[in-house]
Amino acid sequence: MRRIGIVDTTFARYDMGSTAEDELRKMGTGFKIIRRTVPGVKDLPVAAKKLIEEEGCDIVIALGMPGPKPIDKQCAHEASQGLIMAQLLTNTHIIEVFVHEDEAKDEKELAWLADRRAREHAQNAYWLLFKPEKLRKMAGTGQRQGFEDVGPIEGKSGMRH
Ligand SMILES: Cc1nc2c(=O)[nH]c(=O)nc-2n(C[C@H](O)[C@H](O)[C@H](O)CO)c1C
Repeated sequence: MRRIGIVDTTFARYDMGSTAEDELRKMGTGFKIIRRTVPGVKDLPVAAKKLIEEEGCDIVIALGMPGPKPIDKQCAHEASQGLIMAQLLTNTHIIEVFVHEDEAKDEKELAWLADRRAREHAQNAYWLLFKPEKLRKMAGTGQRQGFEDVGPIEGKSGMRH
């Protein structure tokens, strides 16, 4: 049975891990979910790598909420680099789901955004693992996770493959 890892943080102000788990369970069956929680975003890379190498996860969803201060942004950037490194070291996708606290105008919108982004990236992870052709069909369509999709722009060729 395929295994999907979910790792989230206690720093986050919304339970994005449980949201991602709920969305995955709506998507289908035939996989096992393995959950871990770490203090903050910089702790996500090693937790994700351990989920892949020690728990046999085929894909991992890593969720975190960088705060609004410059030091938080720096931490988030460092965490991102760690997540990319962990992906390259393990040859396995780790879907980074970061919701920056200052992306939303108030707490209500932040909760809505965290929920939507966690769900839409859980769908991406499911499709990457089980239905890659679904993503292939969505190539170049301006998808966004959380806020509205921006849609495609017209090109010279008008080709769609
Ligand atoms: C400054 C800071 N900002 C954030 C943040 O915005 N979001 C977050 O999830 N974690 C933050 N942390 C904590 C670090 O990611 C990490 O948990 C600690 O440095 C312990 O390794 C720190 C230290």
